[in-house]
Amino acid sequence: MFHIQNLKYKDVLRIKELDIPEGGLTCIIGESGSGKTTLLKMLNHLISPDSGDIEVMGRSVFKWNPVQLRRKIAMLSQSPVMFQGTVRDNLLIGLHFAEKPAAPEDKLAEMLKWLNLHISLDADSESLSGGEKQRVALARVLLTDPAVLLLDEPSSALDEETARAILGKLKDYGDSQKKTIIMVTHSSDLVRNFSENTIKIERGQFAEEAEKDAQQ
Ligand SMILES: Nc1ncnc2c1ncn2[C@@H]1O[C@H](COP(=O)(O)OP(=O)(O)OP(=O)(O)O)[C@@H](O)[C@H]1O
Repeated sequence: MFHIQNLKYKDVLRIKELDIPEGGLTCIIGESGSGKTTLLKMLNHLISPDSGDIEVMGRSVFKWNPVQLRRKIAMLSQSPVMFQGTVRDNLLIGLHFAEKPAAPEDKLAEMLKWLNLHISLDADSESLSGGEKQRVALARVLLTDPAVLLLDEPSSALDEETARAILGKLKDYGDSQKKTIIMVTHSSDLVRNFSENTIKIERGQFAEEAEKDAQQ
């Protein structure tokens, strides 16, 4: 699905070759500041490589129309963005930006329940806890039905049990709907339980390449 070659971005990332397969759950791990978020942002061209390339579904990120690319490959950032208004407003605005029809009330309510959110669609987004905001932002992305989900620490504000429950559901959804999920996480518990492909980043390098370089 993604083929990275000779990628360089400032002093932050340097990857000779890396493939991320279609389908399943890929986890990106590594120390704080190692370049995980930067790599994630490059996959839908929110950040442009200084040199090298990333092929997405066989086509260079430079050749994709950025809007089309980001509709196919949606990113949920580390700190969830909440818009002023109700939970309903926050869910519908994603569909509006994606130029998709508004979802009916029962679909919105079902999505909240699926994410273990026991809140009203009428609740003020400002009144939500951090973990609730994180899941509303996740629901907003899921409703737009992208082919690839880029999730930057999607469970950082959740307790371990809730994180495991949500990740289990996300993985089932990804498998049944043939989605590709790529997630940055610091949770070894989630990696152990759910990751099918784990990429370790070490000081801006793919860990296997960093090791080879160190041996030379
Ligand atoms: N535009 C930029 N210009 C220069 N340096 C940058 C830029 N963006 C990020 N960095 C630096 O690159 C490094 C990697 O940042 P990044 O956010 O990708 O790390 P991370 O692995 O996701 O960290 P964390 O786990 O703490 O979220 C950091 O040292 C950061 O300060």
